[in-house]
Amino acid sequence: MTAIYLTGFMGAGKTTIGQALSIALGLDVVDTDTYIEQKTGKKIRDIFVESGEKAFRGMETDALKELSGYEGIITTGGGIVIKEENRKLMLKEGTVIFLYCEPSEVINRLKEDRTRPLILNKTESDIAKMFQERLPFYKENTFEVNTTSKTVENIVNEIQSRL
Ligand SMILES: Nc1ncnc2c1ncn2[C@@H]1O[C@H](COP(=O)(O)OP(=O)(O)O)[C@@H](O)[C@H]1O
Ligand SMILES: O=C(O)C1=C[C@@H](OP(=O)(O)O)[C@@H](O)[C@H](O)C1
Ligand SMILES: [Mg+2]
Repeated sequence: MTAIYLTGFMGAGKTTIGQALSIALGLDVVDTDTYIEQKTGKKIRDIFVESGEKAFRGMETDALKELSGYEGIITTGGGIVIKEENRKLMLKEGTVIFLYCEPSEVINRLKEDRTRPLILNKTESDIAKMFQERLPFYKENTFEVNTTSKTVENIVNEIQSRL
């Protein structure tokens, strides 16, 4: 088999859906953020503070390359699609499922979150702008699933029926 990649904006549910899909399909799952945290021994937020976003983006590409040939589900960080190299690698290696979620719901889901450096101290309009800027990159996918106002169970069922 080839890998199943889950992409989408922060809060779209990639990590959560990946875990549930892994159980439903009986497949292994790996999250690129967790992979990077385990490899570096550092939290994502500390990597951003100590080394900056550019260094983190390099780590993401390294993670994708190291996971090449992975037989299971790979849940990605929301910014992985920024680099064309990453988008091409994912489409070449497997099935890329874009989890779409309305920015208003993303903002609501993440209003208490302090682990995502790129939305800390950002206004709702800043977050909506980042979402719109990234949308064309997310659109380079195998198929798209709208997660807005849907339960995890419904989303997993929809993915299963479309695979
Ligand atoms: N379908 C959903 N409905 C409601 N809340 C959700 C749903 N999917 C995820 N969440 C919640 O949204 C937050 C972000 O989910 P997460 O899986 O970490 O997203 P991502 O990995 O895309 O950033 C978590 O608190 C999670 O419990
Ligand atoms: O969108 C982004 O640039 C990021 C998303 C995060 O992952 P989630 O999409 O799982 O929140 C994490 O990789 C990092 O904070 C940067
Ligand atoms: Mg995640």
